[in-house]
Amino acid sequence: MAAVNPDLQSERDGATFDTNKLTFLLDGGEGMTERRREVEAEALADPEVTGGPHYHFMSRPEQYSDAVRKAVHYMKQAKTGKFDNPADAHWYRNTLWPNEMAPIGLHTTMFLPTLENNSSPEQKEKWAPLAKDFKIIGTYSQTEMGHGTNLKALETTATYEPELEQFILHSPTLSSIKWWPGGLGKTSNFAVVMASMIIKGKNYGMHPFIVQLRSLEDHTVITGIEVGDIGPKFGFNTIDNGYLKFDHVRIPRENLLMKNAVVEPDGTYVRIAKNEKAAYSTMIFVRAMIVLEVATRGLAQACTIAVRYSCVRRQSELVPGGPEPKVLDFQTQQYKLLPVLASCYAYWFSGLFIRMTYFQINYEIQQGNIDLLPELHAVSSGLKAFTSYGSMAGIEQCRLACGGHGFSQASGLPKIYTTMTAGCTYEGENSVLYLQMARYLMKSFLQAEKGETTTNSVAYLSKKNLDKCVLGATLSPDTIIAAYEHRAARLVRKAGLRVNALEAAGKPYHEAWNLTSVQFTKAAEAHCHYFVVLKFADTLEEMEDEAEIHNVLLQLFQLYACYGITNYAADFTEDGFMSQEQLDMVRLRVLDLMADIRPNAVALVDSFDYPDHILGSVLGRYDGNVYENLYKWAKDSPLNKTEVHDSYYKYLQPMITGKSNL
Ligand SMILES: CCCCCCCCCCCCCCCCCCCCCC(=O)SCCNC(=O)CCNC(=O)[C@H](O)C(C)(C)COP(=O)(O)OP(=O)(O)OC[C@H]1O[C@@H](n2cnc3c(N)ncnc32)[C@H](O)[C@@H]1OP(=O)(O)O
Ligand SMILES: Cc1cc2nc3c(=O)[nH]c(=O)nc-3n(C[C@H](O)[C@H](O)[C@H](O)COP(=O)(O)OP(=O)(O)OC[C@H]3O[C@@H](n4cnc5c(N)ncnc54)[C@H](O)[C@@H]3O)c2cc1C
Repeated sequence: MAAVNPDLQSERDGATFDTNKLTFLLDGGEGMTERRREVEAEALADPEVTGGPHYHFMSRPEQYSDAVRKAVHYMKQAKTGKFDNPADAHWYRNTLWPNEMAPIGLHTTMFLPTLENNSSPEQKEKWAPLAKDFKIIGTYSQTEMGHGTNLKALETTATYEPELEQFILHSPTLSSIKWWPGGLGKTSNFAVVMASMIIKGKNYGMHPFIVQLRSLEDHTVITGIEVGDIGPKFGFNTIDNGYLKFDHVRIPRENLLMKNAVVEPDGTYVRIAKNEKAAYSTMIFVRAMIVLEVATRGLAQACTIAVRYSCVRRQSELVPGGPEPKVLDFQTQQYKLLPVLASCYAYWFSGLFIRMTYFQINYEIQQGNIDLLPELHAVSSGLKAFTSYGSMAGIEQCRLACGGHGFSQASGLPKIYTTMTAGCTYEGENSVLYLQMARYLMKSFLQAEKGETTTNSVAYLSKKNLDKCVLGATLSPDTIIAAYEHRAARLVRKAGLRVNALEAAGKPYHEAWNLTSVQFTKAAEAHCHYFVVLKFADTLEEMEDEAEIHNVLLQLFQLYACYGITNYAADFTEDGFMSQEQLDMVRLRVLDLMADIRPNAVALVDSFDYPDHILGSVLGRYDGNVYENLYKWAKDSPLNKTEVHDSYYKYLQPMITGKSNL
């Protein structure tokens, strides 16, 4: 291994805490870190994982094809039971497809979970083993060309025919063609298809059906089905997002996944689930996972790259006539990166929280207790929107902080960005999800107005909040939380009162709601912001015996919170809650905190513990040997394979010399 760049080594030598110990905290315990590292090390030693063609030097069809090669490698190993632990499978896949979507990604994250959570016991017994053993490969086919958000308006129909005990799947219009599902175009031979179920002329709304799309013998498409790839996208090159059109395709009655609703042979519809949104359950799962696994990890990787590079990159002068400093020593560079790094830690702890909460509440739901479903839906929707947007903006900030080299694919940042930013749209567009959370906030506000107690994430709405901010220079977590509570409660209340006032003035509720929806999305964002601050503070409180780590995390917590206050200053001050003096103090504390955190910046990103292969970045290499590897990268570029490029003979030569050697 090459020697570490001394500029990076000196950063590591100067850290005030043990990065390993912080990694344990982030992973959820030392045992988890050890296991993750074992899985990653095994994958990294495997030439099938690391030895393929260079991602950036392939065309898109080649990128897809190579991803399928890797998928087969993965599936062969998974069939041996090697990845029966979901965490192992997850770490392995992250190493195999770093910041890429696997062609079988939807199979593992949505198809299989839908089969497991939406099937009757008999159906589960039939389908889940086939899917787990990759005897069938499936996707989750819900969105249509005309509708992704409004699920009530899905046009694909599944019309029941009692005589033959069959459903007939049909795409009646152009806009009803399924559009976007990952792995649908070329990879999958099955799909869970979400279609509006019609029995004896009555529409029962969206239900899940398992449908075969392609032959298991030769992958040819089943009669009546048209399926294909939707073409190149902003990113997601390795996955075949697809389209799917049905022409009166018949499937047996038993292919309706019947955990939540049963259709009897004579066409009698029996709803079993207590909540009519039971068919939406897979979306809640994915939203809850996106927070840590997509949004936060993307941001953590971008921070790792930008912070390391900022300690290797030297430019300009700090002391007149002095040596060129590391660019991270400029205060403006710290201002670009350190608040983003602090957000990353904040999102991480919320991500751990929502992942755990999802599994806890889902367990209750499986036992028939759906009391906490609205809370889970609201919090997972809100956090998905809040963190994916924050990460998207943070990754772009990291790219800008890397100057010119940040624009090169060699930085790894464009790939991280394009993969992550899709998370603002898929699994529920962010504004739409904020408005779902807003419904919950509105209900909770009305409860609080009636003097009822609100609980869980909205408990603060029925509390008596302070009228005056008591935040002082020590920035104690309690006073910070109180400030964020006040802001969120005020914005929720303001929006709620406006809906009420508009209604009182004669507007119908839906109109009053739409006229207040900008305020409500801001209230939902403020609520999420508060929640993320709260979960960060909870983590600090629950930490044991690690004074050095506690110290640096407290600084990050304070930076995250103070930076948030300065960015949304009006929300905290306009009602006289926070004084101008307090705001000025907070602004200055941001600068002090950055100076405090600066010596630990590299250690804080090292703690994310990403192997170079996953980062995929010349700028963010662990050894910091950036320039020689940038040079090597350029030499490997396909355009440099010949001294004179073909285009010269085709176009330039005739123009310059009047003749052609072709
Ligand atoms: C240690 C390591 C361990 C690791 C282990 C684990 C490793 C695992 C690794 C995993 C790695 C992950 C990687 C991810 C990669 C992802 C790739 C994915 C690619 C993307 C896939 C997709 O992109 S796939 C399509 C998603 N497409 C949507 O996302 C549609 C949005 N659109 C809607 O979702 C609805 O359209 C919308 C708006 C709700 C309105 O629905 P609607 O009109 O029916 O309902 P209304 O608005 O009228 O609301 C009426 C009442 O229903 C309530 N409600 C609504 N939804 C509810 C719900 N879900 N649950 C409960 N209640 C709900 C609501 O709160 C109201 O309640 P109330 O009345 O009390 O207020
Ligand atoms: C990379 C990627 C992968 C995907 N993978 C899958 C998949 O595997 N399976 C699948 O089924 N789908 C998939 N999708 C589709 C995805 O789930 C939808 O695109 C997403 O839910 C958004 O819906 P839409 O496209 O209809 O957006 P639209 O709803 O058309 O959004 C357009 C604009 O309208 C606004 N808007 C819409 N409704 C409202 C409202 N009620 N109130 C306020 N504003 C509103 C939105 O905020 C947005 O600004 C994928 C999409 C992408 C980009």
